[in-house]
Amino acid sequence: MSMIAAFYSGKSILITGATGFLGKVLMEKLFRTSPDLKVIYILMRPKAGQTLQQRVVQILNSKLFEKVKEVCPNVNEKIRAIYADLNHNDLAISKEDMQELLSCTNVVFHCAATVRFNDSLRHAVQLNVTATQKLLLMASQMPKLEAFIHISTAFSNCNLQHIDEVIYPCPVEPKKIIDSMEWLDDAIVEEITPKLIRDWPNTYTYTKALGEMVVHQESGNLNIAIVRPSIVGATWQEPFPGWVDNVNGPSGLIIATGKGFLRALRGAPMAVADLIPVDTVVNLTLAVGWYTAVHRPKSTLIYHCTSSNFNPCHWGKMGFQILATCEKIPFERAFRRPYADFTTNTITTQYQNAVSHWAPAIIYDLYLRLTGRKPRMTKLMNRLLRTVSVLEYFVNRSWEWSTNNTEMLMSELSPEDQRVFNFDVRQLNWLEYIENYVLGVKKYLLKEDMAGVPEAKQHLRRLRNIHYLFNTALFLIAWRLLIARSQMARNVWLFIVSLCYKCISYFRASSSLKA
Ligand SMILES: CCCCCCCCCCCCCCCC(=O)SCCNC(=O)CCNC(=O)[C@H](O)C(C)(C)COP(=O)(O)OP(=O)(O)OC[C@H]1O[C@@H](n2cnc3c(N)ncnc32)[C@H](O)[C@@H]1OP(=O)(O)O
Ligand SMILES: NC(=O)C1=CN([C@@H]2O[C@H](COP(=O)(O)OP(=O)(O)OC[C@H]3O[C@@H](n4cnc5c(N)ncnc54)[C@H](OP(=O)(O)O)[C@@H]3O)[C@@H](O)[C@H]2O)C=CC1
Repeated sequence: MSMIAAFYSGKSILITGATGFLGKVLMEKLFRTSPDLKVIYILMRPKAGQTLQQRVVQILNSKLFEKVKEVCPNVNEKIRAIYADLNHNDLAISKEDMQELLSCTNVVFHCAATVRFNDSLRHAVQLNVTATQKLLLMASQMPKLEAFIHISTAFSNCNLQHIDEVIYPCPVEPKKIIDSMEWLDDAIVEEITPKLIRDWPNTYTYTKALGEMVVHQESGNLNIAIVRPSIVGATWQEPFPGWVDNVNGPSGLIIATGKGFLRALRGAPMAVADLIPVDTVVNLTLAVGWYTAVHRPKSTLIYHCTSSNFNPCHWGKMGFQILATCEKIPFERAFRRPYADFTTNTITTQYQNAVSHWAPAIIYDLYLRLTGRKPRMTKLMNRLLRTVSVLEYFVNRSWEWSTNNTEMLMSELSPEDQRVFNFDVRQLNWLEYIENYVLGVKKYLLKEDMAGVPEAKQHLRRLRNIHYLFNTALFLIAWRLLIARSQMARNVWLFIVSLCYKCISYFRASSSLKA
């Protein structure tokens, strides 16, 4: 019997960010392994014209929840969607809902955040810092609370190269930042942002660091732990391999590579790609929830959920396998044949951008205009290159994360829990994982049917022929122009032609002698 699964049985669990990538997988695993848990409260807001209930139904009807519905047929009765908006100072939770949450909650998983790198500092502080502070305040009023698990990121201290499982102080106190956001206007906040975030690459990682400080300062008597995942990728094993549902992190770049838009990326192929499957993050998070509640460690423990310490993979290897899979099982209607390379210097990058990204986009838009259609490729390319520029920071550096707490936790689990809540990535086969990831992107993000693979392959063959034809035509035109203008080129051309003629005559003569 799994001790962790037994722990969550009969419990009332509060999850923020349950509609997000990580939150959904967390909820799925909880229902699948502890179907007799009491209730999962999810703090959520209506979105894209959908009510809370419609959003819940959509999640439950997705492929991700197919197994859950078999194990826990009354799953919809066990989800209680509570209206909340973490952008509001009081979180916009009604009095009645608040009362219920305060009196019933046993465990809190705080996953909600803005993960956009370029969000305004004001918005990022509101969500990643102030909302965390408010939730901690709520948690301190929950008499039945056994554990509060805060999801941070392994990159919250990415301004350091070696990162330990400790909270590093921020140059400016989070409380001061929160206060200043109350009275500074947007223009000033924007102006001081680079000065505040210093050597953090973006507002996301900076505010996640501030969020950790808040947890540290406001933990009081709460049983708190922090989980720091690195780059969260598609599922490795559970509930099935390759599930992914948003374009964040590598997923969007996998699409761009497979569709032939992205041809080069400024990155170090030997830098460590610290990817971690989302189901591994969830297993560790649930184990941390159990350990924190049952063993009640004296201080706030931080757990690095990273792969490089146990089973490192490099961006070069990852890029190679992405391409190999896109060749074997291509995406439909690719713009060009998938080919992408890592470049390490600025001049090569600019050359690649001009020749491999902008030129084809401009030519294609010209073709669309000439055929009476709306041009769209340069706009798309612009957006892609902007995305690439914000992700580049993470593909050009390697970090070392110590994993003592994570290893300690692994050793504390029973053999059954090590199996059911496996977070040991030493068993992960990267090539297999990346192949499943790319297939998952194809199936669950692009919604492409595997029946379309032969047609997609045929399309790639057509693109290859167009490519050869285009290059040959380009070469002939360039050569023709050169011959017309340069005596030396004409001489070289005559020399090549006469050489070819001599070779042909020689082979003819030797074959007639043999006969
Ligand atoms: C060999 C080659 C492979 C190698 C492969 C290397 C991968 C190397 C990854 C490193 C990754 C580190 C990750 C740290 C790990 C965390 O801790 S953070 C968690 C991950 N967070 C993210 O990835 C957020 C990244 N996204 C952003 O910050 C913002 O969306 C951007 C990219 C700055 C754009 O912001 P914006 O200009 O305000 O526009 P936004 O409305 O957000 O998006 C515009 C469009 O771009 C699309 N888009 C957004 N993100 C992406 C994306 N990642 N890709 C494509 N399209 C995207 C949106 O879907 C949207 O499309 P439409 O819906 O309009 O059609
Ligand atoms: N993805 C990654 O690579 C990594 C993620 N992490 C961390 O993991 C956690 C989850 O990330 P992930 O699932 O990928 O992110 P997503 O962007 O997929 O999900 C974010 C969640 O936060 C919710 N949320 C955002 N704003 C509000 C708001 N104002 N009120 C209520 N809810 C809100 C979203 O709700 P809605 O659906 O309504 O928008 C969504 O459920 C985050 O804390 C992130 O920092 C850490 C390392 C890497």
